[in-house]
Amino acid sequence: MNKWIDISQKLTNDIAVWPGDTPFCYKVSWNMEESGSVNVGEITMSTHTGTHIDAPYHFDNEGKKVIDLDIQLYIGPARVVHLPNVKSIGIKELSEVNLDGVTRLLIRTDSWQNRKEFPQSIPPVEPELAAYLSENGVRLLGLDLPSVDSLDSKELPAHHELNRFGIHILEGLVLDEIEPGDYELAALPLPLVEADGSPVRAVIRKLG
Ligand SMILES: N[C@@H](CC(=O)c1ccccc1NC=O)C(=O)O
Ligand SMILES: [Zn+2]
Ligand SMILES: [Zn+2]
Repeated sequence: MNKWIDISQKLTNDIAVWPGDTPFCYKVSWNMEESGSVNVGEITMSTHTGTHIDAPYHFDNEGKKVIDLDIQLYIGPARVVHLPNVKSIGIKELSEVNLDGVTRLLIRTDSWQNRKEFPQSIPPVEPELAAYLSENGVRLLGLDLPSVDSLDSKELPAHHELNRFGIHILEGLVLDEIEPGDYELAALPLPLVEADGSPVRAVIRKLG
């Protein structure tokens, strides 16, 4: 059996976050000496830090929240494709990629090089890709980028179009070492009832 590979960003107190967003902080809020028996930690973070999923409520007040998302989509077969040096991620960029039977598509762009800092710009997903992916049966799109839209976008066209076609969004993956091919994915969100997004521990293992 192939081993599970972690494709998540490590959650350290200096992890790069969206400019202006809540910094990540883990601390022991009640230590051994104070409690007499245990260390008890506390986490402060944005729901869009590190490797995470978006719920439609992130960009639509009427949209589904994390608890409403279908957990089936976050576990199961996934295809990893490599699109290095792309300016954007559209139908053209995926034209050579075989999507037959692909429900979960993970795209490695390698364009977020310095993980210590939040990127200045990223290749955005073109909104037209949503319909194309949907026609091919894709229900989850994961990327090694902090967003599917340009970082300065306020309209978030890719987020909205992916949602319109029922495609779930997984962001901030670490795919640097991952060869293209077929894998099994597990990247479950937390059961956050009110939330617009959730951190995930994303792991894959090679199929076959
Ligand atoms: N759309 C991005 C997050 C995002 O837009 C954002 C995250 C935290 C603080 C501000 C953000 N966007 C707009 O100012 C994402 O899905 O992770
Ligand atoms: Zn997000
Ligand atoms: Zn997003």
